[in-house]
Amino acid sequence: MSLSLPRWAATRDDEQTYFDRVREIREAARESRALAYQSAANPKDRGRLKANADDDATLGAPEEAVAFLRIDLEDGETYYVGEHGISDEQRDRLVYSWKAPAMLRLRGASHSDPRGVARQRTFRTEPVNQIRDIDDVVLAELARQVVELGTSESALVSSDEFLQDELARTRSPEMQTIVRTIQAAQADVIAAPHDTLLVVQGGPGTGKTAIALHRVAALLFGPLREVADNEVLVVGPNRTFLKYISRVLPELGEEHVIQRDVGRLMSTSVTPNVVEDPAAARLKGDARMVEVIAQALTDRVRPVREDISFAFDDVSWRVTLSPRDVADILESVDRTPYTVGRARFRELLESAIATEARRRQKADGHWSRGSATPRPRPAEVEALVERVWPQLTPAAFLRDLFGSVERLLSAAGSTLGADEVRLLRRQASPRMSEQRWSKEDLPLLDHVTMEMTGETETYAHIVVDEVQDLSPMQLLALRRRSRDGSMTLVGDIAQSTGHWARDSWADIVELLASPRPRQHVELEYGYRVPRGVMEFAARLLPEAAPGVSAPTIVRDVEDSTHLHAVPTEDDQFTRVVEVVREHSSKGLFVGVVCPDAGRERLEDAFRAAHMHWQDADKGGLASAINVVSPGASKGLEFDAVVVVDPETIVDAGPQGLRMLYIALTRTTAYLDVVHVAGRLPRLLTDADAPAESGDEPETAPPAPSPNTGVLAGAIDPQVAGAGAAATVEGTELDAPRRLSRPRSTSARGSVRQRTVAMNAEHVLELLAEVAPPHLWEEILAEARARVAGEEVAGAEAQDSR
Ligand SMILES: Nc1ncnc2c1ncn2[C@@H]1O[C@H](COP(=O)(O)OP(=O)(O)OP(=O)(O)O)[C@@H](O)[C@H]1O
Repeated sequence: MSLSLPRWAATRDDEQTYFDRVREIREAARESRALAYQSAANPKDRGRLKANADDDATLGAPEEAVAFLRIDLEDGETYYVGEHGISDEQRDRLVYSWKAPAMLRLRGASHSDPRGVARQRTFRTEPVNQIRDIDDVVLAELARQVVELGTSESALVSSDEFLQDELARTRSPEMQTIVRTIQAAQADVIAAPHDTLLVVQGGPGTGKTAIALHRVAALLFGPLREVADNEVLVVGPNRTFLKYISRVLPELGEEHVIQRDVGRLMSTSVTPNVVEDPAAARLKGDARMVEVIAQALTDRVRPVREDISFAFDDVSWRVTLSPRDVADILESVDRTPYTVGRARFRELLESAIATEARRRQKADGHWSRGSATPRPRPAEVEALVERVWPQLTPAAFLRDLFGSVERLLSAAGSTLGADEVRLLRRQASPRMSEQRWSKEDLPLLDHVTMEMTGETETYAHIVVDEVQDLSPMQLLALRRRSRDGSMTLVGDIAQSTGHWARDSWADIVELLASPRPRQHVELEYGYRVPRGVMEFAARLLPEAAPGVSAPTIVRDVEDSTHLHAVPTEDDQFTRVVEVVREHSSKGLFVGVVCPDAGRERLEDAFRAAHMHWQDADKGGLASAINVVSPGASKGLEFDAVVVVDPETIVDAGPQGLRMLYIALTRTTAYLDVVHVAGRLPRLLTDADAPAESGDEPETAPPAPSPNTGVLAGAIDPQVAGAGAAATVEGTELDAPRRLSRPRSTSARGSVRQRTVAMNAEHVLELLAEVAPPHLWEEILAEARARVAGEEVAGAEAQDSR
């Protein structure tokens, strides 16, 4: 007999009776599955059934409440929604999984778009399966409030007590799931069609990361149920972030989804060990590198200039191939993928040698049908293959390319200018293990690997978080991993920093070149950052990201923002220690965002105060105190955030204001800004700034009020150009008085001319490093004489042979 559903007017007791009965059914199912293995006919079946019963996450844990939501439709239908679906023996659904597409669609209902939903009843429960509270939202009633009382949408969200309780909980080093309090607009994003290029834009704390991860679970439950978990890829900006989000998907039942940080998309033996110059870093992320690499690979295949002969073990004659013969073979082979082309070249070469050998046998009259063709010595064939089409690892190829001006210039062709070629040059280390690599080399290696092997792992769906910062080369690495262009991209243009900081989504979407329909969603409500903190941080937006507005905040925390103006730099660190100590003594999860310049002194101050902290830049978060650089704080959140020396954060790079905006918006409750008096960024100082707890209150012109417009597509191009305009400083030589200034190499002229010009520049650079300018002329004359002497000696040696 199937279980009857409580009526619309069900009381808490009625609901509890239903909860109890459903739990009994669930636990009976669990028991019968566990017992099934004991009665299995043979040990093999028993083992399999036991493993299944142990692994069976579809029932959830025994202590889990059976449901957290009830949805009543206007037509009288009722659905219970829980973390896991539950059915009775007749397979009648008693509770639906939150992941079911139909349930997500109903959760997307609102007073303005009811979708047939009359009421949503939320249950607050306590262990085990006991209903503590019920909260009813009747959509028609909400509509009435909005129309008749003029209640705003954000006031409706703010009045959701269950949500507010969730948002007020203290945070931990691991992100939590939000299944019970998913909001209507979020539900629609989670359930959006999988076969699209979905772009989710939203300000800090709007739930982008949470939604993206819940979407993965929902897709694997619904439209992608035929797809294995490990065919879905989640990409985040760095290791710490990955660790921070790592528990969410397993908790949602998806253990095997691949989660990678963007630097480790591919498995490589290369570990970045140098920091790239900003201009070189930007260049290495440029999509033009695709052409450069393609040309450089083509350049590695070299025709021969002389006849090549091959010996055989069992005959005395040799077979000779002319340069034309070798060129003909090369012409008939595709250069990419490189290693495939190499194998094909060898095959055709062997076949050409065999043809010649047979011709020779025939000419000598030694050939008859069925006689074996002599085989050339493998070492000789290999030597030619290696000479024409060298076998290379991607790392060796890239090292050789960056290590040779000639190779670089030839590969650059008209794609890169001479100054850009200079940026790419890097001394090749004789041993691969000593080669210097930067993180910008990784996408290049990834691309080279693809060009060489033609193979890469692909995924049915890719989710990319903080996508706004990725370089074109990183985006291309993602594109080739996408099986059919289905992707979910989440990010915030106002938080776009780094070498490829941008002001619109246009180039990201263009580079990903997805054939799937594109959908763009903007999230409006901010769930993390308290109102006072966001109002303070938003003062930066008019200059940090003109046209972008702050999210609409749905929570308040009293006395959330404090400015600490201290007299000297040293006092800054003393004050940070005090503030951090106070927060951590209350059990709060604290993040200290400190510019690199102050890092050492901050750590000294912590050490002197015998305080323990975790370096979040190195891949982990501690439950108490964490120190993090502004860049690495992206995506993270803490109960209390202490921002040290904001002015230095702003001054540290072209997107300093955005960096500071990111740093200020990491808190769920308290923000403390510690700075030397008079050194607070102009935009943050305001007549009605939050209380200063320093000795020297600041006076500064009032900042513009926070921008309250909606996100505009176009943003000041000057901001866009900030990253693009980065140039290398200090590479110009001081011109020696008696030598003309080195001519800058131009993109014109033959590769030889350009190689000479560029090497001349390097010689001059070297001279500038090792000798005073008045000696240069003499040194060069001496060098020239020595080269001439060696040439003469070499020629004499040749003659005497
Ligand atoms: N519906 C919700 N219920 C409960 N908590 C939520 C909800 N939506 C978002 N949150 C919480 O708000 C916080 C911010 O979410 P999240 O980190 O996903 O935001 P974000 O948009 O990725 O932020 P940022 O751009 O700063 O990285 C998280 O603690 C998240 O759990």
